[in-house]
Amino acid sequence: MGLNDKQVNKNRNFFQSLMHALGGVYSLVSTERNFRKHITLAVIAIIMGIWLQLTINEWLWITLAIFVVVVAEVLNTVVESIVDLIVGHHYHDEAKKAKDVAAGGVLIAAIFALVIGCLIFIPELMHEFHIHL
Ligand SMILES: Nc1ncnc2c1ncn2[C@@H]1O[C@H](COP(=O)(O)OP(=O)(O)OP(=O)(O)O)[C@@H](O)[C@H]1O
Repeated sequence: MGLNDKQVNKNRNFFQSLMHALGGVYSLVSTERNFRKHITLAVIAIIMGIWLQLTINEWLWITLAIFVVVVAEVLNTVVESIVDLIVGHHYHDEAKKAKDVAAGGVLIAAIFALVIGCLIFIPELMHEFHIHL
C-alpha cells in the first residue's frame, strides 16, 4: 500500500490515507535534494537550540521557520509534478512561470527562516561565548 500501488479510487479508511500520506513524505525526502538540505539545516538548528537552551518563545519562532520552509518545499514539489504531468518535456512559458514562482516561494521561505535563525541564534551565541559589542 505505498506510492507504487495502482489505486485511483478514494482511500477506504484512515489507515490507508495515512499510508499514502507517509508515502508522499518518503517521496519528498528520497527525490528532493533541496528538501534534504533544508531538513539537515533544521536538524542543526534544533541541536543548537537544545544546546543553547532556547526559551519557549524562541522555539515557537524556530518551529514556525522550519514549517514554513517545509510547506514551501511541499508546494514546490507538487507544482513541479503537476507541470511535468501536463507538459512533459515540452517547453511552455506558463510551465516555466509556475515552476519559477514555486521555487521563488521556497526562496522567500528560506530567507524568512534565515532571518529568524540570525535574530535568535546570534544573540544567544554572543551570550554563550561572552561576546559584548
Ligand atoms: N516544461 C518546462 N517549460 C519551461 N520551462 C521549464 C520547464 N520545465 C522546467 N523549466 C525550467 O527549468 C527550471 C528547472 O526545472 P526543474 O523541473 O528541473 O526544477 P528543479 O530543478 O527540480 O527545481 P528545484 O531546484 O526546485 O528542485 C524551472 O525552474 C524552469 O525555469
